Amino acid sequence: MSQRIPESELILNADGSVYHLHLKPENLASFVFTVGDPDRVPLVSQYFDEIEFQTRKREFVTHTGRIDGERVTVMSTGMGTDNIEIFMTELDALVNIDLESRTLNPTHRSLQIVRIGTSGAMQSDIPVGSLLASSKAVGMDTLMQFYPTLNSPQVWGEAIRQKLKLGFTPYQAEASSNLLSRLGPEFLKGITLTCPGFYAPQGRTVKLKPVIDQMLDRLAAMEMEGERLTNFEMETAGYYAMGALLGHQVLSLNAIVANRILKEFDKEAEKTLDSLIRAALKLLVKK
Ligand SMILES: O=P(O)(O)O[C@H]1O[C@H](CO)[C@@H](O)[C@H]1O
Ligand SMILES: O=c1cc[nH]c(=O)[nH]1
Repeated sequence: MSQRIPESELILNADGSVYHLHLKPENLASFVFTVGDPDRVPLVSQYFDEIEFQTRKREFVTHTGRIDGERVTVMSTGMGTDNIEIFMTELDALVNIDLESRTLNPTHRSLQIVRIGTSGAMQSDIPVGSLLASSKAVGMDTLMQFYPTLNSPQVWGEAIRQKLKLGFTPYQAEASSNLLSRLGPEFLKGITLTCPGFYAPQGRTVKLKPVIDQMLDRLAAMEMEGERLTNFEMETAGYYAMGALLGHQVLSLNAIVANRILKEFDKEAEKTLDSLIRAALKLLVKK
């Protein structure tokens, strides 16, 4: 039997649920859709045939139900990779740790996790209203400084470090090839830059001037082996890295609501998001 995980390291609530997500193992389906905004959870679960379980703690709202007989969960995570670290760790604990004995289960269970999020394009030919799947992601945050080294290629991280003269090396992680291969033709594929903020970390100036000059244009011009960076958001690299380390299949889907080069915002962002939700639901195939 594996070592017992102490009460201070994996915290459970008085009812036995995991600390932040407030879920017990039976509340979670093997296929999980995620959204950033708690108010978007019902926009996904409106397409469920039934909702059997609902709960909320902090920004983590959960609805579990069924579509065409398939059990499915939708959860909100809030913004940023710090939340994704909590989310992925506790989700994994629900399926791979015996919460009674506090030991690892003898067999690993892999979840399928699909992010349905918003994003800003950094290329002029990716218009607002596009649906884009992140085939890989590069993390500009520090999360992976605290976890074991990823086995996947890290060429983009090193190239961005050199291009922007950063004092750290961004990390790179990949989407689940299985989930990616099941997408319909409505999706563009791209390389997503995950940033630890919305304004200066994505090259925006409101009042404060970002330290990195011309960040958007310098990133947009990068090209390696026929690939380029396509979009900014704030979670995908954290999902992919934690998914790789914990053994779960993850895919991040983006509704492009801003085009940073053209300086446009999608006037129909809600419609675009609904198209993304409906396209993402097609990934839930009958077993
Ligand atoms: O729409 P969501 O999924 O929240 O994603 C994007 O929107 C938020 C910023 O507005 C960040 O979380 C970013 O990643
Ligand atoms: O530009 C954008 C739009 C949505 N979300 C982001 O993080 N950036």
